[in-house]
Amino acid sequence: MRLPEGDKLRADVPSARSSILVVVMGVSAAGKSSVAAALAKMLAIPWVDADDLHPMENTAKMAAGHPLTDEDRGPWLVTVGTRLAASHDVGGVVVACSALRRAYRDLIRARAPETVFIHLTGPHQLLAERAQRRTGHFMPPALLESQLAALEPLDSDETGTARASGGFCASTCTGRRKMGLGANDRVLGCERCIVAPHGPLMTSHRRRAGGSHTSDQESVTARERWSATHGLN
Ligand SMILES: Nc1ncnc2c1ncn2[C@@H]1O[C@H](COP(=O)(O)OP(=O)(O)OP(=O)(O)O)[C@@H](O)[C@H]1O
Ligand SMILES: O=C(O)[C@H](O)[C@@H](O)[C@H](O)[C@H](O)CO
Repeated sequence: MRLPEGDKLRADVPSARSSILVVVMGVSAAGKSSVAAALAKMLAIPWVDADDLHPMENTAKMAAGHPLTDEDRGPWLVTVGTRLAASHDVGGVVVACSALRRAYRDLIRARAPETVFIHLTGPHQLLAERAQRRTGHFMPPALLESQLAALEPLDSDETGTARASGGFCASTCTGRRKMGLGANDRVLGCERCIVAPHGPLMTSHRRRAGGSHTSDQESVTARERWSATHGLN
């Protein structure tokens, strides 16, 4: 593997300070962009889709059905780390970035050591269905397999946590309607479950007043959210 060396990059890292640097990671269609946008809104900081930071060659390669290699991803990961580091003194940023392997996250941390990683996980079938269902995205659904093969979950010494990407919505959940789903369609978390102010990213297994919505998704409470910025469990 010929990735840029973390130690060399670490020398450029500015001195430590309190800030909110988050990477929402996971395979294709895990919901990274959706959750990153929601989290950024909650934290009142910007969010960036690392897909927008890929060089054109990388995007073209994926669009043509070829998985990226370590060599393809190396410079891009440095860009991601640099983008995070640039937000270090201005309140922080949430970045949606696959960050599939430990070595990739090391590269990001080399630039932005305080980065907290939130790994969105989900059953294979759910991810495949989401990838199939979405339209207008450059990523061929078939590449999901290569993403899962490359994936290395967070090690215990990495600052971050894993969260299930969506829980089962109640049949009364209004977010389901937006997605064109009927009351009998079982869906493992709609977008609203993630983004709603009282959704599972904010409250634990909570039924909203009036019972309009509920989810079994794992949750991040407001307090957890803050602890997330100072070292997650
Ligand atoms: N909890 C969810 N329930 C149902 N659909 C979801 C959920 N989260 C995201 N989606 C849908 O799944 C698809 C993938 O979501 P999103 O684009 O956020 O994933 P991603 O991890 O950023 O994907 P990629 O990295 O491939 O761009 C989108 O069509 C999105 O609307
Ligand atoms: O590391 C990678 O292989 C890429 O970042 C991919 O994850 C895609 O860009 C993304 O998933 C878009 O669908």
